[in-house]
Amino acid sequence: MRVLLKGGRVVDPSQNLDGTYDVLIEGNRVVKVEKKIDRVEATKVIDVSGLIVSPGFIDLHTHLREPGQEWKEDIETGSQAAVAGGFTSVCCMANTDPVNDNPSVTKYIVDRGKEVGLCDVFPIGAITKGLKGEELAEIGLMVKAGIVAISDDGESPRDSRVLRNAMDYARSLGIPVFTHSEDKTLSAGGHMNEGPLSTRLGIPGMPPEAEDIGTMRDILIAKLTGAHIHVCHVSSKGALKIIEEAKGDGVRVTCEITPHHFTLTEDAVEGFNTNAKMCPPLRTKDHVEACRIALKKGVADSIATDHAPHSEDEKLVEFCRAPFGIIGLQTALPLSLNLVREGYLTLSQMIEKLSTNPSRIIGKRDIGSLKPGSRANVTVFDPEEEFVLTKEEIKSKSCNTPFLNKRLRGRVKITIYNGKIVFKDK
Ligand SMILES: NC(=O)N[C@@H](CC(=O)O)C(=O)O
Ligand SMILES: [Zn+2]
Ligand SMILES: [Zn+2]
Repeated sequence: MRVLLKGGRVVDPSQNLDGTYDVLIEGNRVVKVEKKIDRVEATKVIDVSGLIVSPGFIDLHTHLREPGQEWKEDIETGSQAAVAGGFTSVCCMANTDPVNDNPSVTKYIVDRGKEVGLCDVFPIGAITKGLKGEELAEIGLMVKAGIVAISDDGESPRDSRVLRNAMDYARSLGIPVFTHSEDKTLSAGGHMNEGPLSTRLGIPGMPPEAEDIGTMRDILIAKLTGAHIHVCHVSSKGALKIIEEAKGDGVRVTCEITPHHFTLTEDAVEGFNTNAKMCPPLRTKDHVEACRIALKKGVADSIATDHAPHSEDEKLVEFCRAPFGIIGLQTALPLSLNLVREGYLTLSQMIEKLSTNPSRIIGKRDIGSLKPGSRANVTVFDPEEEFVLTKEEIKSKSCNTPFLNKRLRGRVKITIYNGKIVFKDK
């Protein structure tokens, strides 16, 4: 089967491409990208004129909840949400039940991801057993079983020595350490950003400094060990400043920002909206602006969703009893396009953050690009089409998002994974 995508605007930062091109796919590989490829070369021609053609998006931060919390999400529904959002690869966090801290859980996730077959499911292994921060997980064996990084996401090892040992291992194994950088002793008991709003609402706060301190410590340990640290869901001005400085000093640090942190302020919490509760929390305008500028300047390498499904029942409780987290796979593209419309990013830079850079961060060379020979993972989208994010639209098992029933602009039309159409908008 030879599929020809005809007449789209191909934007591929990995080869500095932005213009009208045809893309020919054979089997699971891209064969060529040229100004004009004859229809006779293909067995199937798809007219994509007026649409953007991009390398498939790669989410560095997804919670798929399987094994163990399948009422929130499972690998199949999470994969469906991913491809509906234009993601052809997701890296899934280890805070499942049981925790992905040993090769048998890793193997289960890898096998189940392949069985579903809609997108790459790349597991992230835990740093410590049970995410307890005490004993190191079976990192070497998990690497053999297919993890692409280690992280105790949700938690952050309190013991710096433990983190140091993990970073030593990660460095020798050639994988990055994804940190949820937070001084949990400072943010303890908090449920939203700390400030005048948290005081008025009577909700205990989490100061941005908890994130700043965590980021500083984690980066210093990365510097000490020479490990590659990838700081997850950065939300504070201070943390971004620390990351920028560390990059200048040559520390191997990359980071991600979530669409919600560059879009929303803590005001979304008003009315005790538990669908605006996540960790780190939504912050004030100056922090949101700092996130946007960091993406623009390249201090922030990637946009990741931190897709964190929780059921309606779990979120339908008093604010302080609700779990942290919101879904994000199907809102990432329209929210990222807002940064393009507002002049923070070019389309090419946006795709760099959603595909090119993530592929480099996890060291996967055959994705994140439409160069001939790359895997045929392609996202085709209409940057202008508007839609309302109704429950029917949402492929995830959970609907915990502050964007529910909101109008969004920018829609995925076709997602191709390994040369096969895995999502097509009606
Ligand atoms: N982001 C969240 O608010 N929640 C995540 C954990 C995490 O990413 O820290 C979850 O697993 O629900
Ligand atoms: Zn986290
Ligand atoms: Zn997370």
